[in-house]
Parts: sequence; structure tokens; C-alpha cells
Amino acid sequence: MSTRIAFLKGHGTENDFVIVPDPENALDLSPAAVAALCDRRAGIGGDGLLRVVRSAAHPEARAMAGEAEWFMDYRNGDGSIAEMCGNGSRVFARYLQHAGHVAEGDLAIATRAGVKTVHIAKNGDITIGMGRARLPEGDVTVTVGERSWPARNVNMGNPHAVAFVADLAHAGDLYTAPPVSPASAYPDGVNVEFVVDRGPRHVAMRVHERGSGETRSCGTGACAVAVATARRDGADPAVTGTPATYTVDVPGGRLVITERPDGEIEMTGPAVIVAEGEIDAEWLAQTFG
Ligand SMILES: N[C@@H](CCC[C@H](N)C(=O)O)C(=O)O
Repeated sequence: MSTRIAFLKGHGTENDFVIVPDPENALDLSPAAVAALCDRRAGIGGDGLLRVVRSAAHPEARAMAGEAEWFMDYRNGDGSIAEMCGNGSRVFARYLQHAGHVAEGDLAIATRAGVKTVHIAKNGDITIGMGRARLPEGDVTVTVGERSWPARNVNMGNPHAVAFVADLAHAGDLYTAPPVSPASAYPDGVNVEFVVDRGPRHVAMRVHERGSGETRSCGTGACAVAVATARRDGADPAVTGTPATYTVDVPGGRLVITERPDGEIEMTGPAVIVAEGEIDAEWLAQTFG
């Protein structure tokens, strides 16, 4: 008889995740196993995987255990590790609520980008305190085919290049990562956002994610876009002294991002659990190690 591992499937604005509860950090999920689980044909399917581990049980999160009971071990769909996932953290919080670990209201979760504050609202939306953006100096350029755009380097714990374009279709099919230069600006790879204006403080974006390809949404990407757009619009909250709120449409829905004068950024959007099941542990171990 084969052992089975519980999983759930969830999404936030259609950025979808395999969720694996592993409170005691007992599972050793290799990059190949993560990629197999995220495979949309041979596996469960997802842009990434969220392993739910008690902070006290994980060496990377132990120091945060006093502030946040649960650690989000986020992996990209190709099995690589990323520092932070904005949509993933909302889905992670929804899972904790679904499993009865937390109730509506405020909580904190541990991530590789530090402890993040979360508010689960009655209306179903979840707000994450995403921390502050860093804007490394230096020009970067994004290229797709014959077209190139100057882009803004924004770090939300993970790296982003934000390019304002005339038409989202100009990003092409995004089957492969758009080249960003100079490569030295992003030694660990980069997520690339393409942005168009929709109205006052309202933009739309597409994204090619490091380690996942084009996705229907990226929460850290939407924050990077809001920050880059506020700077472009002369609405930097640190300069104006007033918060800047941007509505960011993504192919999978809508996110609302507010940056405060102290630089703290909040992201609000939906998070949904869609299914629960069991992974055949023998399949995973025998096939993917
Ligand atoms: N989809 C995520 C970002 C996931 C990590 C990213 N692919 C990276 O490698 O940095 C989000 O919602 O923020």
C-alpha cells in the first residue's frame, strides 16, 4: 500500500499553486519533485508550490517563529526557490484559515523575505503588508523581438524589471524569457512586467515570471508596477506625503496596491482554495527522487 501526501490546489487572481501541508518539515521535496507536481499534464499543475511548515521546524524560519507560527516555503514551477510570492502569501493565508489554523483578522507569516503581516477580511479579500520596494540605480532595457523598452528595476524581495509599453500585445507570446540588459543588473534572474495605462491610477500588466513563464498574475510584480508607475506619475508617496493607490489589472483579475509615505506597501486581492486531494508518495519518490 502506498503512502499518501495531502495537497490542496488554490489560486490568487489565477496565479495558481499546489499547496502541501508539511507542519513538521518532514518532506524533502527536490526541485524535480516540485516541477513534477506543478506539471499541468503529468502532475497536479501550478505556477508554483507552497509548502506549509511550522516556522520552528524549518532552519530558514526558526528565527521568525516568535513572530509568525507558519513559514511559506515557496517554490517556482520549475522547482527553483524564490524569495517572495505575493499571490502565494494570500493563498497561504487562505489555506491557514481553511485548515482552521487561523481565523479572520490579522496574522503574520514567515517568508524568505521576512515576516509579512496579513489581514483576512470578512468580504473574502486578503491584504498583505509587502514591505518596502528597493529601486536599484541604473538603466535596464527589456527586449522582445524588434522592440526594446527602458525599464525600471524594482526589488520587492524578489527582482523585477517594469517596462511601460504602448500595447500589451507587443510583449508577444512570452513563451521564453524576454532578454533584460545589462544581465549584471539581475545576477539571479528577473521577473519582467509589461504595463499599459487604463485610466487615472489604473494600469494593466502582463508578466513573465522567473521560474514559471508567463502567468495570469504576479503579486510582487503588481507591487513593482505600482511603485514604478507612481514614480513615473510624480506620485512618489515619500515626496508627496500622501499614499498612492493603484489598481492593477492582470489577466487573471485585479489587485489594489497602496504605497504609504513611509514606503510600506499593501496589496489586496482574492485568494481561493479550489480542491483537496492526495499525492501518491511512491510515484513521487520513485519517479522524481
Ligand atoms: N507569482 C509570484 C512571484 C513568484 C516568484 C517569482 N517567480 C520569482 O522567481 O521571483 C507573486 O505573486 O509575487
